[in-house]
Amino acid sequence: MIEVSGLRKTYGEFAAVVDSDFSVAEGEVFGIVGPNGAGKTTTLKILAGLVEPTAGEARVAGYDSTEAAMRHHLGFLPEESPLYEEMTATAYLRFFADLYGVPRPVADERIGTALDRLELDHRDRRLGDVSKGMKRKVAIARSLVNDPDVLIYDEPASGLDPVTTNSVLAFTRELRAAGKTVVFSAHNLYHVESVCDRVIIMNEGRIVARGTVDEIRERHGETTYRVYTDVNPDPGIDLETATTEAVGDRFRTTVPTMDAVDRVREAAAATGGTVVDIRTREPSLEDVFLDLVGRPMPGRHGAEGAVGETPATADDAEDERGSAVESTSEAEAGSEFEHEPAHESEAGGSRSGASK
Ligand SMILES: Nc1ncnc2c1ncn2[C@@H]1O[C@H](COP(=O)(O)OP(=O)(O)OP(=O)(O)O)[C@@H](O)[C@H]1O
Repeated sequence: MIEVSGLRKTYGEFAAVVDSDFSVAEGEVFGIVGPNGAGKTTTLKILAGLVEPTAGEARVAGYDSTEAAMRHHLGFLPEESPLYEEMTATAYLRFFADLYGVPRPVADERIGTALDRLELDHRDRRLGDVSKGMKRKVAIARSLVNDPDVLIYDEPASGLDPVTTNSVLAFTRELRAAGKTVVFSAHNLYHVESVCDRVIIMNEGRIVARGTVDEIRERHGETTYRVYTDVNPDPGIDLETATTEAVGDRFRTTVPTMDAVDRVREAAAATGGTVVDIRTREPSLEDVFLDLVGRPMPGRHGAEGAVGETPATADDAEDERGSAVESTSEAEAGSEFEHEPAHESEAGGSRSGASK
């Protein structure tokens, strides 16, 4: 449904998008993530026919993105979407449906369906008086009045409260179920992980990783090992890039290799202690992002992070992801420590007094 090849956009000497290639299949939800200035919006605007590429091409629904006819197949949600404040949601959406020449009865049905699915109340209130979340929902409904095949959404859930964010993400899944092709950009990795079939990570105009979230994690991330000891391992022994934290009455040292696990064992022994548990931890998309981009996802501690079951902080996320994986690998590690099985609650316990 979307084919992008050799895409480049420069502003003077500055390259906002460099040699971008990707394709999006019909009915797929495709995510573009990256830090500020990565080139996400520029890419989306090229797809939407609002910015002309300097080189390369983007084909959308069989058209070159610069062809006017392409827009009949496209719904675009810009990052900022000012609405006509004096209009009600219904009047506003009818107005756009009229612009597309959609017959009124068809438009009303489409608008009603979209607003029902988006759970939008106060449809007859002036848009200037409704909440930010409701405005965003109206803007999303606007992208659907022409019943497009392809939806291009720039940060659809950015800055929304958790309930509204969940509603927007659930709606995106419904669009996929209805056979729509959706490309959206996000700062928040949870949005991407929970909805997207495939993802690209952009940095400084270039695609630095691509694939499903699992593929990206496998290709670019590294498994780490968490070694629990009953003493703080002797810092005199080389533990590579290990970090040690106090967890309840134990110490958890995170290391990158099995060799390093052995050194933690030696380090614990040198301090008169022993290893009581070892668990593996798969990398999160957040870890991969940090490695590839060199900085954490912006706003990861913000309100967006507290969506639904999403952990409130990155550290909580780490523990939750870690424990999910850890529990599967426990049996493996447990054979060595059968006499002292790990308890999730102990391992995931209080961080008070944590030291590095
Ligand atoms: N019209 C323009 N003229 C000059 N530079 C531009 C223009 N539009 C975008 N840029 C630059 O191109 C780079 C990519 O911008 P873009 O908006 O695509 O990034 P982004 O990944 O969407 O960032 P954000 O997450 O902050 O929205 C930025 O450095 C931006 O300043």
